Order: sequence, then C-alpha cells, then structure tokens
Amino acid sequence: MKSLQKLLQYLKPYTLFAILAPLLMCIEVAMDLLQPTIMQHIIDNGIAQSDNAYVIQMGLLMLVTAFVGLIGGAGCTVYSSKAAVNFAADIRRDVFRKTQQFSSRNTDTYGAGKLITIVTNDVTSVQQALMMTLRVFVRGPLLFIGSVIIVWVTARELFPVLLVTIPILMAFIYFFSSKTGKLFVKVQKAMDKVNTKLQETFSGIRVIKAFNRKNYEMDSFKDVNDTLTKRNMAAEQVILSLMPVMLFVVNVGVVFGMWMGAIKVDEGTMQVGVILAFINYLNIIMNGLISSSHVLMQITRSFTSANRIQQVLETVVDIQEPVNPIHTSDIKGSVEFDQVNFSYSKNGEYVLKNISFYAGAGDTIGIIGSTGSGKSTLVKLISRLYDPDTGTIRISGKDLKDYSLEELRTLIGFVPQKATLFSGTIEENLSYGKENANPDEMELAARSAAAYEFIERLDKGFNHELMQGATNLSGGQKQRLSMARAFIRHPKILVFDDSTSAVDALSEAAIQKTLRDHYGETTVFIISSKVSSIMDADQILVIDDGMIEAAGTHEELLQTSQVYRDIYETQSGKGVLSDE
Ligand SMILES: Nc1ncnc2c1ncn2[C@@H]1O[C@H](COP(=O)(O)OP(=O)(O)OP(=O)(O)O)[C@@H](O)[C@H]1O
Repeated sequence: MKSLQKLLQYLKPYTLFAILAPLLMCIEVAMDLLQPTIMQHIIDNGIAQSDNAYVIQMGLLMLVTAFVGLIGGAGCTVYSSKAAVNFAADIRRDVFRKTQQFSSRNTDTYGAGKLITIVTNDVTSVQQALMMTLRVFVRGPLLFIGSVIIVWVTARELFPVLLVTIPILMAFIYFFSSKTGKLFVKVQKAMDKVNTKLQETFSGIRVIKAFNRKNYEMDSFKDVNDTLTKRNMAAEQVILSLMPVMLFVVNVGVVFGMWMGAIKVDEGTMQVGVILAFINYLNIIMNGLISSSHVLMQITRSFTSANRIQQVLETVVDIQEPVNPIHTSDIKGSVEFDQVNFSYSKNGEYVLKNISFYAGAGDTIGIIGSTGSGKSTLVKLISRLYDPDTGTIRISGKDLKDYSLEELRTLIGFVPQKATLFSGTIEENLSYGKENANPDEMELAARSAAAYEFIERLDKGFNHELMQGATNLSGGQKQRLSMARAFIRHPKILVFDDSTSAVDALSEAAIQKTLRDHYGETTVFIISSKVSSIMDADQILVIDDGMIEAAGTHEELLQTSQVYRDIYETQSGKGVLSDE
C-alpha cells in the first residue's frame, strides 16, 4: 500500500490528465443515469398518452444524451491512458536507470529473470491499476450512488428492494475480492518463475541443443507453465463466478420489484415506466458494484508489483561514488593491491585472501592458477565491479574508491572471459569502447586485435550487422572484436580475462607484439591458463585457492614455485600428463 502511494509521485507531471479523465467520466455517468428516466417519461407520458410528438422529442433527447455520454467516455479513455501509460513509462525508465547503477553484487541479488518481470509485468500491473482507477473507480461508485438517489426520488415505494439486494451484493463482492487478493499474489510468483525460465532458456538455447536437453527443458517449462495456468485459472474462476451470482441476486430483486410495482400500478399509485426504469437502475447498480470490485481487485494485485518496483528503486547501491572524487587526468596506470580480502556474500568465505602485489605503470602482469582460484574476481576488483571487504587497492598511488567511477572505468579496457557484444553494426560495437571514434581509430583498434582482416572480408565491413549475442560471428571473431573494443579507448590499464582462448596462436602472437610495440605505457593484466601467453610478463602471479601462491618472472617462478613448474612442464610436454 505504502509502495503504491510512493509510486504515485510519478503521476505528478500528468496531474492534469489524471483530473480531466474522471471529470469526463462524470459526464458519461450523468448521461447514463439520465437514460432510464427519459425512457420512463417516453413510456408514461408519450406512449401511454399516445403523444407522438413527445415521444420523438424525448427520443431525440435520448440520442443527444447518448452522444454527450460518448464524448465524455472517449475523452476519459484518451486522458486516462495518457496519464497511466506515461506514468508507467517514467517508472520503467527509473527502474531501468537504477539497474544500470547497480553494482554487480546488487544485480546478483535479484537475478536477470526477476528484474525483467519487474520492468515488464509489474510496471504493467500498476499501469492497469491506475488506468482502471481513473476510468472505472469514478464510474462505478457514481453510477451506484446516482442510481440509488434516483430510485429514492422517483420510485421510493420500490426502495425497500434496494435495501435488501445491495447489502447482499456487497457481501458477495467482499467474499470474492478477499479470495482473489491472495490468489493474485500466487499468480505473480508463478509468473516470475515462467519469466526466469524463459530468460534462461533463450540465452542458453545453443547449449540446450548441443546437450540435447530439449525434452528436459520442455518438461521443466511445462511444470512452471502448468503452475501458472492453474493459479490463473483459479483466480479467473473466482472473478468470473462473481457475475452469475450477482445476476441471480439482481434477478430476484427484479422479480420482487415487479411484484411490488404491479400492486402499486393496480392501486393506481405508480406508472409502468417507473417499474422499467427501476429495473434498469438495479442493473446499473449491479454493474457499478461489479466494476468497482474489479478495480479494487486490480489495485490489490498491483500492491505486490508496487512493492517489488519500490524495492528496486530503493536498493542501496553498494558501490558508491566518492563525495569529492579525484580526477584521473595525467595519472599513470600503476596498480597496487594491499592485503585485499574479498567474498561475494556478506560474511561468506573469502574468495580472495590477503592479496598484495604491485604492478608498475606499463608493466605486464600475467595471472595463472587453477579453475575457480579467484583470477577473474581479482581483476573485477580493479574496475570496482565489487569492492574489497578489507584492504586497499590503489591506482597511481590513490585509493580506487577516491576516483570518480566513470573516469576510473574509462581508464580501463576490459576484455571479459565471455565476449559480450550487442546487436548492431561492428562500428557501433567498437564505439562502445570510445564514443565518436573515427574510422582511422576503428581500423587501428581492429588491426591491434587481429580483427581487421576478417572485418574487411565481410560484405559491409565495419557496417556488418551483428545479431543478438553476435551469433553470426565465430567465437574467435567475437573475442577479437571484444579486444578491439578495449584497444580503441587507449586505456591506462588493459585487462584480458582469459580472452584469447578462441584466438589462434599466430594471431595471439601478433596481438602480443602490438601490446609491446604500441601499448608500452599501458599496464596490462593477462589472465591465461596457457603459460605461453604470460611467460614474457614482467611479473606473474600464481593464484591458488584465492591466495598468491608465488609471484615473479617466468624464470624466477620456475625456481621458486612448484605449482608453476608443474603447469609449465605439463604444457611444454615435460610434465606428468605428457609422460603418460
Ligand atoms: N558472482 C558470483 N557470486 C558468487 N560466487 C562467485 C561469483 N563469481 C565467482 N564466484 C566464486 O568465486 C570463486 C572464484 O571465481 P573466479 O571466477 O574468480 O575464478 P577463476 O579463477 O577466474 O576461474 P576460471 O579460471 O574457471 O575462470 C569460485 O569459487 C566461484 O564459484
């Protein structure tokens, strides 16, 4: 409830629309309420008295009221949708903006599936609630109150019928609404699971095919889909069964109304038209109550959605900008880790333990170690994707946390383990590394990453369109583009996170030569499982179980580190594996 109230601040820019919509609805309601009374006059004063002129006159009045009602209704639809759709678009924009500020830890907490459900379903749910509120929430109660007043004024003898039917109708509405509230919370949760499943399946479709897991995925989708269907069915059945029950109560009311009316007509104290008008008003009362109850149900449903939206908007981003950031102009790219400890979850086990090393500006640092030892985590800390739990990381002698986040990340060219490219042209993907890069810079970056040759062979060269996830490129081509994207910004620090695994040996040698020849002042981190990729580094860190097991040059490590020697010997053909 509170969350929904907070979200209403998004309605402020559209206050005028939000006021106009119900006002125009009042016009429609007034016209709707006039119709039965006009009809009553046509019957009692026109048809009963054989006064054709009166019938035509009142008939025209009915048409005019219907037309005015139509204008009111259409205007209400236009303004209520303008208010609700814009209100939802602004919320969606802010939720998306917030997720862009999220640290990696914040994103991990939600998971992509849930975030997608929040930005789509939940925002649509509050949009629906607002739209219905602006349209129906005014219409329902006004029709109800207006009809009750008119019956009181024009057919007071039949009023006792309302006194009995209305409380019964309300009791049924209360009973059904309270049931649907809980059911919709369950529907929402089931929807979350369907969306998470869809998101996972679409992004992993190749793996599913390669492992022949189609049937398994079909079955597990069936499970979540069946749950959603069952819950939706239960909720819809409750909503839909309200209508026949209400109609039954109204019909009983109509019978009693006619019976009482017939007695009055017999006694000469009531005219037939009054009974017909009363029946119409009874139906209007029922419709007013039902539509109000539907709005209430939608509002209840949107509480959960509003909570989830507000939760994202209020998430405390744990990577914060410094209050007085230092600027990065003319800094060198030295990197120092000083007794750094890090865990992914609060109070969890450290994934990095007491890491200390110094990389001078322009140095090349090789990082090697077993799977899951913490290599990628170590370099993620340099870009402040996560902050260390304890210890300090310094760039150019200053604490990382003192730099402006944006400037810090501009200093660093990051080539991730899994090349992530976006749909769009190659040029657009490279511009991601440096906005407004000119064609010469593009070419140089592509050449540096050994990507130029294959780009040139493409029909449209740099204007070649990549599909979503760059599925129309090979693994090696993706890695080269991902490298070119990092090169193009001429960063102070370059990080290669095991990113040459799909690049052939010749191209890798060419890239290493480029690094030596053109990036002499850049501090380069190369994570690799191959000793050949890092053996020329100024310093190699051997990581084992989150700790630096040994550090030094290739020659030094061959003397001092058993782990390094084992890896080297295995890969150079002198080790245990090759002996077998
Ligand atoms: N986002 C995350 N949340 C929780 N744990 C994580 C996360 N990312 C990695 N880990 C865990 O942290 C540890 C170190 O992972 P990391 O990716 O740094 O290893 P790595 O040495 O780069 O491995 P590889 O050579 O296989 O890429 C692993 O135990 C991994 O399960």
